[in-house]
Amino acid sequence: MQGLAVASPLPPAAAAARRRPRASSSTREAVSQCWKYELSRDQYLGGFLRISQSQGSLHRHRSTNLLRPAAAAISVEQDELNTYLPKGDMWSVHKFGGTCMGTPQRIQSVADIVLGDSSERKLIIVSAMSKVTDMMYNLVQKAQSRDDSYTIALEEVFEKHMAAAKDLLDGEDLASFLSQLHSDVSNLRAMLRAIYIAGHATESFSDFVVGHGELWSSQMLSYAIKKSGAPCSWMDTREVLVVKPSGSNQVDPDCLESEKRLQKWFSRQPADIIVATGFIASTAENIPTTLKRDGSDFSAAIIGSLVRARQVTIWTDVDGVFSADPRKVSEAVILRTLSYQEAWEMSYFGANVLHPRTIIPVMKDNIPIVIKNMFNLCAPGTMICKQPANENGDLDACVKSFATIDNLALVNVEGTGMAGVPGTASAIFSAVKDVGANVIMISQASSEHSVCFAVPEKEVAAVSAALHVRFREALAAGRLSKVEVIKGCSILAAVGLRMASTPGVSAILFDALAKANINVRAIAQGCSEYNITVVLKQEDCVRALRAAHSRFFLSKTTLAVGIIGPGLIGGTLLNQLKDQAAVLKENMNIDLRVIGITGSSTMLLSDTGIDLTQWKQLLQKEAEPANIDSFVHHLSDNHIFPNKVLVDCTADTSVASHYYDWLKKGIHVITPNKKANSGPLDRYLKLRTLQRASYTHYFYEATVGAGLPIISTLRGLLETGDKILRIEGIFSGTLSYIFNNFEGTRPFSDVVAEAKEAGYTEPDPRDDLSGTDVARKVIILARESGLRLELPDIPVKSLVPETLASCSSADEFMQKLPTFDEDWARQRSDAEAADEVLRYVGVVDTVNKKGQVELRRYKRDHPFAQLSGSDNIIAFTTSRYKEQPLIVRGPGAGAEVTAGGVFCDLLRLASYLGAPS
Ligand SMILES: NC(=O)c1ccc[n+]([C@@H]2O[C@H](COP(=O)([O-])OP(=O)(O)OC[C@H]3O[C@@H](n4cnc5c(N)ncnc54)[C@H](O)[C@@H]3O)[C@@H](O)[C@H]2O)c1
Ligand SMILES: N[C@@H](CCO)C(=O)O
Ligand code: NA
Repeated sequence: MQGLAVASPLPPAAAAARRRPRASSSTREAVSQCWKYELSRDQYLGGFLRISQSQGSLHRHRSTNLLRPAAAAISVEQDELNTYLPKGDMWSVHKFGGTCMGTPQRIQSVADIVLGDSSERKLIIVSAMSKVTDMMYNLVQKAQSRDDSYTIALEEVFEKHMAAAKDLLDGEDLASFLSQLHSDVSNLRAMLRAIYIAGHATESFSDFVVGHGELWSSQMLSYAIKKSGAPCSWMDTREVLVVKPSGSNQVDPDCLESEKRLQKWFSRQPADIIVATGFIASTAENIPTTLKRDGSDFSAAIIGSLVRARQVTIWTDVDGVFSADPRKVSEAVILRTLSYQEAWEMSYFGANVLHPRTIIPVMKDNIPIVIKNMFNLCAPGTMICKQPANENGDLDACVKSFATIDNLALVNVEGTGMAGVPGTASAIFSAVKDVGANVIMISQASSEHSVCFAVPEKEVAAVSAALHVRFREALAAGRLSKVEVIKGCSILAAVGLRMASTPGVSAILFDALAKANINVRAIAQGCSEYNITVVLKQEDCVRALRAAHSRFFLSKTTLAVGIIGPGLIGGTLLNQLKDQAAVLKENMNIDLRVIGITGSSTMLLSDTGIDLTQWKQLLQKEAEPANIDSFVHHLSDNHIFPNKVLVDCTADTSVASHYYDWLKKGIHVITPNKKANSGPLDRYLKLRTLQRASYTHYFYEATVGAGLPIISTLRGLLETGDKILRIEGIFSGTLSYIFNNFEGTRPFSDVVAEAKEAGYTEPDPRDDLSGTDVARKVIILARESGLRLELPDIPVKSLVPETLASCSSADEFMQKLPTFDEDWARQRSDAEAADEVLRYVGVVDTVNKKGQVELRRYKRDHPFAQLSGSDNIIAFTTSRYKEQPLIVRGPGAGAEVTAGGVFCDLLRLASYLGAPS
């Protein structure tokens, strides 16, 4: 395949010096030997045809390239190059910042990372050890202000590097590094002395001094790599990187000259691993200079472009680029991919990405930049490339990130005299330019009656003054009505390449802001559509950021949960949520956030989620006085989470009376509390009608049979058209336990106390013994089956002795209960004599439209006599299950099973809201 000749091959010496075996084909060999892959049209065509024959089809866009007007040379695209060249023949550039090079141990880790992957050739760009650049600037500062202590400061710099080198290196390597360090430091001493005497440092003097941090760190790393036997060259980038000033303290690379010098350098010192200095460069006249701000990233990008790297990796101490500032948005996620434009937009908005300037060199060659965490190698990092894949293809994925800028002021220039008058905008902005203010966004409505723009707040006074001077006459004549300044503003920007030409994205953003009750003062969106910028009050900014971010980034099945009544069931539920939340998030994308817990005296609130590992302590330490209205407001006012649910774990009638209002507010309700469904019929019917008419859900499985599937079984039968004839069973876990365990060996009152201790009873055990709890369950099932019954319609046989019914507390009742032990012992032995057992049963008779609750005697071989523990048994006799009833049996009370039933309802809700099954 000689057809693929190259425009600027590497000198033969370089190719010969390479150690690892390369790809066998001569095409690959030829192409891989050049810094730049420019092929003539014929060469490309020849190569294309041959490669097509040998490798099968190539992507269509390659053929499109061939149709371009005959060019003298056709650049091979980066992605095509990756096909031509095996990975091992290409360069990858890695940049390690100051933090990564902060200590000798870290420098060793950098060496290990470099050595860990020998699959490609590496050019490593490093910053100075952390803090060293500042120390170096400080030296210059001290010297030029004639502060003698620069000598001590220089000594500190020396000591720091000597100590690091001694830790990291040994033998000859150490000796030669230290001798270089000595000689550099004595040169620096002389130079700083000169600066001291002159009382002034020129920029190039200063750049010369400062650049030593990179010289030393890179040399140490290069020795550390060599120590393991790997061939490694060290590059002083001042020999190759040529830059020219480009105004406002920035420089532009001179790519042609740099490329020439790089080839020359490479012909002298070929290697598969090169460690090079970041940040420093020289002018065309060989005067040392620096790349200014974010210099090492810029070095990596320029060099990446010069060697047409496969990839530039920026190693740092974060897992990647976040979707929003994680200090402000705890739900911020790491973005797997970003386009160059998105990264660009985000860095402008202060997101800690790359400086826009650093992206330019690689962007033109489509070289991907990967941000990786050196301290967490498992994290995939963020790849910045040409057009990243739409990760999940939906509208939400159009917005990649949110950023904010605070401390801004809006300037509004308004008046009827502006419309149709050319030059007004020019006059406004030239006045702004004259005071050197930076305009951050501009918005003008098409009526042309006002132009508004944002500037940093500290610059607004000068801007306003300049505008008043510039438009004095127009203001006096009324052509302009005002030059208004609105301070205390922030910008919230949504960034995403795919917002372009996707309808509906801005609607989602503005809807989120509207729901969070945030006033938008100004809006700007350029026709590139990469960025929607809104100006808002600074105090609203974090709330706006969270509201917008959650709308685009949170799982649709994120539930903000408020728990009322953290007693036995509520507390157990909180613990179950704590244990299971991560699994649900990971496996089903169900994100459950408990943002409030209220008991009867105190409540604990959080905007983003309470740490459930310590909810009990927090509820004691950080709680505020309970107030159910504020508690509910806290939930309904939260604009971070899309769905809200209140879980009532009390046995309180007054809490239950609020369900209707909560559902009306769009808050879902889940409860094991029987009071609402067994309370007044008209209220119940109103509640169920609302439930049926809205998309707000109300679940109460645990009100009957605790975690057993009783309500859902009944619903399933009814909704599929079965007819319920009779529901009969043992509905009380407490009474089941008592009669299963009251065998004549212990007094009745002891067994009741055990049931209470085991957590089966209602907060007041009289509710169980009186039969009221069973009657409530009968009512719930009867109403569910279509009967319109009230609680007093159910005849109940109470087991509470009349004289104890009026006890003022549950405790008093429990204390007095033993007085009746003898009565109970008699009833039991009477039954036993007849080979029968006592069982407390409830019946829903849908045929005769009535229900009843009573203590009955059953033969020992009857299924109801076979139960143990707190078992419930419920038999559904229906049109379909007529001969043999459908029976559900199992523990029907207790903390774990009941809380489990409530938890099931939470997941049922999540699945109604769209969670995967
Ligand atoms: N224990 C079970 O086996 C079981 C089974 C099914 C259903 N239930 C139902 O679960 C609910 C809770 O039962 P429990 O055993 O956990 O009771 P509990 O007494 O242990 O807990 C109730 C909690 O609610 C709090 N509370 C009461 N009124 C309140 C109010 N107005 N505002 C805020 N908090 C209030 C109490 O301080 C207490 O912390 C009851 O409705 C019960 O019928 C219990
Ligand atoms: N106290 C109730 C709890 C379950 O609703 C019982 O014993 O059945
Ligand atoms: Na149940």
